[in-house]
Amino acid sequence: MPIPIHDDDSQIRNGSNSASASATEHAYAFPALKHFRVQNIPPAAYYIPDFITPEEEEYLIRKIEESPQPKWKKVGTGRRLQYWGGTMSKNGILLPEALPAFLSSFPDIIERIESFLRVASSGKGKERMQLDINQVLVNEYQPGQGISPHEDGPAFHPLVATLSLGSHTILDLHHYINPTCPSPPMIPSSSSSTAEGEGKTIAAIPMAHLLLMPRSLLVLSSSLYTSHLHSIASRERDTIIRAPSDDSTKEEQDGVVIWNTELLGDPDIVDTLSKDGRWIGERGKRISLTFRKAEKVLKGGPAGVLGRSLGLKK
Ligand SMILES: O=C(O)CCC(=O)C(=O)O
Ligand SMILES: [Fe+2]
Repeated sequence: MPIPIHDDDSQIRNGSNSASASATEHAYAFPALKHFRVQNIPPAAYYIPDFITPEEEEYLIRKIEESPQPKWKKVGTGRRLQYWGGTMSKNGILLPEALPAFLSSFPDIIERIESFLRVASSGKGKERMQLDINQVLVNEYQPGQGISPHEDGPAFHPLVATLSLGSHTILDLHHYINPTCPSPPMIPSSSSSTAEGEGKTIAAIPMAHLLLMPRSLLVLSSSLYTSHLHSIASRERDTIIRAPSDDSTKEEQDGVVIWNTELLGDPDIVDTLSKDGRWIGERGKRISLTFRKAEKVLKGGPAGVLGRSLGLKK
């Protein structure tokens, strides 16, 4: 699997030294997670370019697009969603379903993500990251579509991995501010989809922007998951600038500065940015897959659901 960032410690990890490594882990070698960490933002975001091959990308797009019509749910702005692995009950419990082969066995994306997190986070005295993915949320965005600032919420383990397919986008990260303190412009968080966000105030200017290229994996964890929000602006094209404008409120008109330039592994964008001071990318159709772990799972699967609807105890 191509992970182009060279591990300058020459400590490519493949799990083979570890007694707890699974058999499949031996198939992959990953540089240490620190090489993928987005610097200067709260802990923690990791950006991994080219996590899958173009062939795998094409195959995944085809399998997702081929899904039967009822699998798709439309949301307000026209964006479409699919849930794999089951849906969440109103009280935040996963009603589990089997994951499809195109996610669990060929290509083995789920095992690759689990293996990456375990292996890349391993090291002396470090606690290995573990995700135990049990749900995959698919979002399909046409150019011009986005998602408003939100938290994914406490029903999920605060470690999620998002794979981008088909087109780039820019993910904006936001923080809450204390409305009683004088501070920069703010927006009330009525757009937040979670109860936790309600009544809090979101800084109007995003804290950071991350360019997500097709085939990349973005991992969000810790406080970036638990106490920040994320969004995607509804735009047809993105302009990235090398340096911030003098007037930060004008940033959205001029273009945005991204925080993961060094991690992109894309010499064309880096060259264009340093030569012209800006890079403009037309958005195409983008599909994102968010791999996550619902903390509470209904025992007994669909039988459990049936049991509950019949008033039986789980
Ligand atoms: O498309 C993305 O990268 C993010 C999707 C997302 O934040 C969500 O569905 O909760
Ligand atoms: Fe989200």
